[in-house]
Amino acid sequence: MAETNITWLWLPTVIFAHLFAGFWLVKTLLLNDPQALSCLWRRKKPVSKSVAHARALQKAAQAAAASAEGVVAADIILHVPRNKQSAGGTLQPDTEGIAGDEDGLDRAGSLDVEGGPDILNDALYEEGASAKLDNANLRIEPLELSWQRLGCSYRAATGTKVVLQDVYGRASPGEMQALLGPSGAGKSTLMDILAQRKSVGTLTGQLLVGGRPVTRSFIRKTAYVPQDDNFVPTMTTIETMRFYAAIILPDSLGRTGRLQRVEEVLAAVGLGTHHKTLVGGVLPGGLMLRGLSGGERKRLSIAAGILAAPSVVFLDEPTSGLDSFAALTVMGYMKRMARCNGQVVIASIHQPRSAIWSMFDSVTLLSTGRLMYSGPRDGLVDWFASRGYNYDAGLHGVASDWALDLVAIGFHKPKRFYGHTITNKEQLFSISAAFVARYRDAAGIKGDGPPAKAASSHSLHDQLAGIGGKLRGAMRRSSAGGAIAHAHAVSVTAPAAPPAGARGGSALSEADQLDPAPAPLWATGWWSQYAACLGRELLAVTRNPADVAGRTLTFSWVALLMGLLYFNMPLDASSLRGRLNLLFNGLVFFCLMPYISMSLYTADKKFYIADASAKLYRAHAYYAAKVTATLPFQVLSALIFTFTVYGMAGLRPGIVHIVKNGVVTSLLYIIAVQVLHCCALLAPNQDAAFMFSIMWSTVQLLMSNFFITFNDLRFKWLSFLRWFSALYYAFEGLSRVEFGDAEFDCSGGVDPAGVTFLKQLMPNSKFLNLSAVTNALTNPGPDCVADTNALLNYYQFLRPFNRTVGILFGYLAITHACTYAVMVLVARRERR
Ligand SMILES: Nc1ncnc2c1ncn2[C@@H]1O[C@H](COP(=O)(O)OP(=O)(O)OP(=O)(O)O)[C@@H](O)[C@H]1O
Repeated sequence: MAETNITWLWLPTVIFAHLFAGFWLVKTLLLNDPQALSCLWRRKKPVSKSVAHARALQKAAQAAAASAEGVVAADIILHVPRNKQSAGGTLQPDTEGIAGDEDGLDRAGSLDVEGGPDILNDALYEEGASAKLDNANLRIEPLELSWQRLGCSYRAATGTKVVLQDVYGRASPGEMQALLGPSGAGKSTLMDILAQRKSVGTLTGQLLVGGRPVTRSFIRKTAYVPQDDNFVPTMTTIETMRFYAAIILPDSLGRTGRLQRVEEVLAAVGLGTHHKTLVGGVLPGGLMLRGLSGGERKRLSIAAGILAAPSVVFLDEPTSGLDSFAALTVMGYMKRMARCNGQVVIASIHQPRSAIWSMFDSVTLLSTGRLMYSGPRDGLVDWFASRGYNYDAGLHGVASDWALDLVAIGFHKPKRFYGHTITNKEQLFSISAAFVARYRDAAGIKGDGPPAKAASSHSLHDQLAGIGGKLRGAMRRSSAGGAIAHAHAVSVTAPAAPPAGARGGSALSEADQLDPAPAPLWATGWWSQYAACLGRELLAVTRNPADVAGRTLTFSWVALLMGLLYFNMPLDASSLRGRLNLLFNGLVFFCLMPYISMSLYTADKKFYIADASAKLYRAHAYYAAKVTATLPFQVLSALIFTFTVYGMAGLRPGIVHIVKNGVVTSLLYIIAVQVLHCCALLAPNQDAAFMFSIMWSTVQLLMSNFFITFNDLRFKWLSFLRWFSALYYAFEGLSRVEFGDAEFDCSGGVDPAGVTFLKQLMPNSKFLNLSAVTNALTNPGPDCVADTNALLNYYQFLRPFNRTVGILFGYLAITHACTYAVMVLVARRERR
């Protein structure tokens, strides 16, 4: 064993680990607070009172300018009478009239400020030019949607649970439609079906786009803005938008075109001055990162949603979490966007304030999965009036609130306030059936199939609006009848119907064949998606202090502790037990270490499922990017640990041995990470993920051949479990590196304490107590050389090293295949 001493190896490794972790920590710190380190090199000079005052004034002026810019950019133009435009044409927000909006409700329950909703809508339309898509590279295809007999049911323990039944409706280009209903009414379910993002449950009915059955490419023309966003908290606003741009904007736009579009959209939603602000939020692991406010995040969600200029925008509770004025701003922008560009906006909404209610052109009202009304906003009150349920603006407030109360059952409703109201399911179902019959009649739908000749959007709306005997002219002006919508109106033709009751999936493939010019399923190629996902993953892992930096430090510190415990073992037979224990302990650490990142794996699952629902990118592009982004850091952490311990403890010298040791430990660590990642994907929650992982870890430990050798097993057949123990193969590999064909000096003999122990253990032994035996054990002579192959034989570690490494690579490949398959399957199952 005359090889160079390698004890020094640990020092540069530890220094490197700390510099590396420190670099990422400081980078994150500076991103969070660019001034964080300024105190290190700049001592604060005392500031005179006058200078402080001047600075405060300057700051206030800058803040005012920024907020004015934001306000204009966000087009806060609601309630702005035309005469309030400034000379320069910029709009001065006028919040008068917003307060106290419960007054002045008209019979339709809309805001009646300076002329009511019509003036408001006109103001929105005419003065909101900046919402118009002005990008030559993007074209919005106006789409006419209609849906018939939509239904959804789930198989539950108690039988089939129907959550949506016989839902009809339509939406035209330029229309903003509200999805209303009490909690659990089926709004999200309906929106998911319309957005083609529903993949669980048994789905029935059909969605027609431009009069034809929906095709797979429809999803590319839509955007779905979920209630809870799915942003990486460690990315800035601009980085987030660039990620989406790289994925959803066509390659043909080029880099400059994409960036230009990102700027456009950020300015439009009032985030033009927040490029470098972190999105923020709770990081996996619980750390809170400061960033955008709730309202700003919502606007970022909308910006990401409208980035690719979709024909249809679905908004799931867009105003939840927003203060009342921010809600008004956001909805105002959506309204103008719809009308300027002929886009369809469908938003599920809870209790809209009257100003927001008046922005909607049409409404779909659901209750316990049944359709209570679908048609122009103004027709809602009239429809229920025709059934004997009367709305009193003075008493009931906004019509939407009244309608929601009306269709909510299971609660006591004071007669004094509600008068004649719906109180039970039978009443609810009967009104729903009456409405559906009326709708089918108006739309010319016969039997279970599609309409023989579908009515045009306007005539249908007119008929529905006229149900109560009063048709509001506003519909023509404010809804799909907007000038642009008219210009883009899509003729509705008899659709080629899929078999009644077919699941969306099977109907789609048929419809796809009929699609004259199907849009590609993905906006961008594999490499663009891979590169975008890689960039996002790298930002996510390097900027989360609990990830790369935290893990590097943990590996380094545990290695230091382990190295101190086994520091500089002698290169002779007396260290054999210590070496074996050290190898095993190190491997156990690699199996357990991935547990600290469990929250990251469960967060990944959430991200992927949300992205998969939106069909943002190909699963394999994402998976490849994820592996590429995380693998180098995992290997680095494993090597930092290995080299530190290797050097400090003085394991077998020689570069080949060190490298072989590093290969085995890295492989085991990557396998363990992969298995835990797979468990996190497979398990319904983090607790279950821990349970699955612990089962795996237990098999690793018990079947490692260390605590009990396979020869000692009472039930030999159980030894097949070793095939599942990557730890066993890694232990075999390391043992062969450390002890294979090695010669350890044993001239020092067996540890005297060990001999004493043996004698006490076997007090009646004739031979142990012979002085010659004791002498032979404690003093075997200067030529004594321990043949460590005996140790390998004892553990039956007989496989050549390369074969062991091959098995570990195979194990890793299988875990990757399982993780990928589980990821895809679970995302399919756990999607909405
Ligand atoms: N996977 C599922 N399995 C069984 N039932 C489900 C499933 N998903 C949703 N539901 C049920 O479907 C019904 C409608 O749910 P949905 O989320 O569409 O209602 P919602 O109107 O959006 O409610 P909220 O306003 O509270 O979000 C609810 O009763 C819900 O419990």
